[in-house]
Amino acid sequence: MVDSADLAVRTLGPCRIDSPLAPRLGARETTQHSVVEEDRILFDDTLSMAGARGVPLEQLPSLEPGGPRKKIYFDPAKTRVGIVTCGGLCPGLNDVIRGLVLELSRHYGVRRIVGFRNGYRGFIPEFGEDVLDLTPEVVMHIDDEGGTILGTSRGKQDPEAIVDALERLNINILFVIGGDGTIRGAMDVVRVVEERGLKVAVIGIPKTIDNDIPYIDQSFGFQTAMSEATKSIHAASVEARSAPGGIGLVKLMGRHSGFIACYSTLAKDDADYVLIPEVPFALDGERGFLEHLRQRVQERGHAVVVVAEGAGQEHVEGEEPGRDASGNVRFGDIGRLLRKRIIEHLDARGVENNVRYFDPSYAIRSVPANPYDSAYCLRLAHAAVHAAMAGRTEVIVARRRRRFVHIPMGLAVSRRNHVDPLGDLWMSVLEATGQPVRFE
Ligand SMILES: Nc1ncnc2c1ncn2[C@@H]1O[C@H](COP(=O)(O)OP(=O)(O)OP(=O)(O)O)[C@@H](O)[C@H]1O
Ligand SMILES: O=P(O)(O)OC[C@H]1O[C@](O)(CO)[C@@H](O)[C@@H]1O
Ligand SMILES: [Mg+2]
Repeated sequence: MVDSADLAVRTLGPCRIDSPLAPRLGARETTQHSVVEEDRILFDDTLSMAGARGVPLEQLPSLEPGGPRKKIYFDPAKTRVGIVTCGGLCPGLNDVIRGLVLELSRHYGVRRIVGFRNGYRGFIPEFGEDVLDLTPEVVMHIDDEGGTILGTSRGKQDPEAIVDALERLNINILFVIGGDGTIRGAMDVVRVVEERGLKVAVIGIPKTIDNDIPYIDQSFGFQTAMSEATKSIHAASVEARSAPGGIGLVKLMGRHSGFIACYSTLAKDDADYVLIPEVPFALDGERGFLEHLRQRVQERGHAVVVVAEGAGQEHVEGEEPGRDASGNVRFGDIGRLLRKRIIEHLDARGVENNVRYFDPSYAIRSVPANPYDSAYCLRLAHAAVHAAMAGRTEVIVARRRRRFVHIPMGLAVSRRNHVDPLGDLWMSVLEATGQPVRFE
């Protein structure tokens, strides 16, 4: 259970400098729309969860609110900032970079901002990457494009060498935009920064199209990625309905978490099956997936199946999961296996079938952010700059239940966000598809 110690935010020191934003803050007070810096946001949001703690109100676990402070830690005139993007692509990376640069330069007056290229390897001299000077002019229109203007990479780098680069460039604030691996890498950087007695703030902006970072509302870019995925589901549905025994099969990203598969299915509401990593399924047998699909195709003439890439890995025989440069598992291809097994199963029973296989893969994450995600990215960037200028470190900025908050990095990587097989989302998917609770 998360407790107050897990939510404690680290700071580099007291804030003694008047923030250039202070005059704008006026007589702000906590409302439904904002939380003042002295206030706290309750972690538990039900009476039963809060009550089960058995402690007085002021001892309930609570989060530090994000947002501008009247006093800040860093003197903008003397502050130098670095930005890095790591891990897989996600819609909105450029929006976040742009938001950071514009907020830092226009509102705080920070003049020196550099981007490290190609993830953490951009800090390592052996790779020979230069740094990119980031000015408002450079970033102004980068949000029109998907990807990241800084480039990205996987693979662990030596935190000592990363901090050497921070020292060489006199960086006071490092923004890391990435997923769980990136945040773990950032925690290593914080450890070395501390060992050397440096005053460098390290702030994370969590990025994951898989939506697998816990304790936050949907991560930025997720909505765009899942909107893209709906296009393939729609195409699969059209194909399936246009052929006798038509079966549209769509494989979507989602290594350990099936959020993209679930939400894109709900958005189109014409899939008959969703298979996700969190819910194991039997393929064979009377109550297995293949037999259920056969019946559905015979009853309705067609079917649409959505599968997340990490689903049903126990069925992908003979393919040892590999590892990428960061140590993430590389799964066997459940989509191709399903296609083969569906055709074999229906052919063997004399059921006409026309399977159309869609694997939109990288196409859902390489697009520019939609307007909703762009606005969300900008607000996250603002929150990240406020946190950094106020000397917070080893935190990610995030929106949790509509409030912007600071979440310690340790908590953000303590577990993975999953679709709960007993939760409301999966229940909605079961209702939308009409598939059985289990294939067993
Ligand atoms: N356990 C770890 N400890 C330290 N650094 C790590 C660790 N795992 C990954 N990293 C660093 O973080 C970077 C990105 O990690 P990774 O490839 O796992 O992507 P990610 O940030 O988890 O994003 P996503 O999985 O959403 O694509 C790597 O280049 C590596 O330098
Ligand atoms: O091929 P890459 O770039 O390693 O990324 C693939 C993985 O990245 C993710 O998109 C997460 O960033 C996963 O859904 C997917 O398994
Ligand atoms: Mg990851």
